[in-house]
Amino acid sequence: MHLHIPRSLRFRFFAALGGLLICAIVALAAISALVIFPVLQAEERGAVKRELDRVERSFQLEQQQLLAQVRDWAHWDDTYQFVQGDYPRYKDVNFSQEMFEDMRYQLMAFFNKAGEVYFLAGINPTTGNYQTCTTPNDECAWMESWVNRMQAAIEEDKADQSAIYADQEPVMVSSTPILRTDRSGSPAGWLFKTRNLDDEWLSFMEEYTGLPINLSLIQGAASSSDAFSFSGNTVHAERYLPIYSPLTPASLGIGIELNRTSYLTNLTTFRYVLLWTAVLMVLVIAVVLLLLEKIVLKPLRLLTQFTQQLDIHETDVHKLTRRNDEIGLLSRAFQEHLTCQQQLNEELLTLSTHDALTGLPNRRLFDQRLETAFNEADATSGSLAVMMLDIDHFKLYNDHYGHPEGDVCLQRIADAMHSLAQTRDFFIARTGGEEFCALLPHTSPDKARDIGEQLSAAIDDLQIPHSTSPVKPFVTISAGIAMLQDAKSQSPSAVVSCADQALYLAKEAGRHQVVLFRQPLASTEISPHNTSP
Ligand SMILES: Nc1nc2c(ncn2[C@@H]2O[C@H](COP(=O)(O)OP(=O)(O)OP(=O)(O)O)[C@@H](O)[C@H]2O)c(=O)[nH]1
Repeated sequence: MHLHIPRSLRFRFFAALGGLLICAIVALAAISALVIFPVLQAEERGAVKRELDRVERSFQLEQQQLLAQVRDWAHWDDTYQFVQGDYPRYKDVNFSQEMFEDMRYQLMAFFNKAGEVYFLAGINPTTGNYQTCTTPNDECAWMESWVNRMQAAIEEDKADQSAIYADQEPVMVSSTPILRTDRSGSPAGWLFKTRNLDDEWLSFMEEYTGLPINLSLIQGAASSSDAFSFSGNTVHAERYLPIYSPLTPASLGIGIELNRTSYLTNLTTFRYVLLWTAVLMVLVIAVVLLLLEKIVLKPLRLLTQFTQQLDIHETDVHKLTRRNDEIGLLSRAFQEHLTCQQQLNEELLTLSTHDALTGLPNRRLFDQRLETAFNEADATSGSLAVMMLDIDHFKLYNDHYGHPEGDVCLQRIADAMHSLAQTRDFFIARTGGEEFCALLPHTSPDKARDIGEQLSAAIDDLQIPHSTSPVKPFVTISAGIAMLQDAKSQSPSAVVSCADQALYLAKEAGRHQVVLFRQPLASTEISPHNTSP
């Protein structure tokens, strides 16, 4: 099937600007997807990472504080003497449930320099009671797993640091060798303190950081990259810290949950900007199309109508030709060309329908008028007379006076006939060399004959000398008249033929007379001129 695609300028502009709009919107969408959205997301991740950093720093600060507290106790002569058995009242003086609760310690473990348990004190996580033991058995069995890890740390020479231990729950552990206050001498043992990372600690951290925090124990080594999960208006991020675990690697996940307000606000703002940009582009293109329509396309259409000479209002032509732009120039040039063309056409028309010598209508125009008059008379059953006129003995005139003088004679006769035609309102043409034809619509035979006689008299009045004419010493004419009804075949040429026959009779009858065609020819009526010699 052949598709018809309109090629008008309006269509082309519409297609081009529409295409441009689609390209621009696609480009905007691509820029959003490939550049702006990733930037917004990276910015959001960056903000979340900064929050994770802050939480991690708080966590490290807690660890440093616990380590400082451990060192404070471990580098004290009293403690030094205690682990060597020289200060039996040490535990009574320094330990109590209140102290553990105030300092949020869960367990304090003293080891001698052989790494054996010397003294244990802590808050039982199940009962909440303060307990002291010398071995992690019986009532202090809950301490056993922690003590084992601590002894492993001493063996691995990792007992002078802060770390995270985990069993069922994660705990923060700080440990250091026990030294004299002046740090002299060799360590008398090791001191470990643990702080439970329980709900109470979490709420303390949440209050401190202003963020909701949760902890999770994960099997396997700590991942170096943070984990993010986005759902609706919230983002959950997790950072992993290593757990000291001698047998299987494990890690502690510190998770925070943040509102995506900033990201979502940016996103909404950006979407608004995108939407309004698209709307603005559509508006701009619509305005461009409107302006194009008003400034270029409509005037071009008018100009096209003007050049095709279609139905165009005069004021529109005026508007076009008064413009100061290219369309105005083109319109003025065309108008000049058109005027020139119309003049030429008129001249051509006159030349093609008029006789050059006399200026009278020629046979072509006569035939056209005859056709029109015939049809009109036929349709209205009106009357129509056709008169043929011929100069008598014009050959003799030419022969005697010469052809140029014959031309002058023809012109004078034509002028006289034309004047009368105008006065009596009928049409006359020069249809042959010295032959003329008149069309007389709505004219009765009598009136036609009357006009024929007036024409003959008008030529007589010219008194153009014709010394060789056997009729008169001046130029005369003969006329034959036929009515529409006279023609048997009822056609224009048949009427002319009847008039010609009547003219023939006028000539035959001696010339200088008007003959009215009658059926049969024998009964033709001859005008009074006939009586004159
Ligand atoms: N000067 C001049 N003569 C013309 C022109 N056209 C035709 N004629 C002459 O008109 C003459 C017509 O002659 P004919 O047809 O024999 O008729 P006639 O001599 O008028 O005789 P009848 O018509 O019988 O009275 C010819 O001699 C033509 O040369 C013209 O334009 N100028």
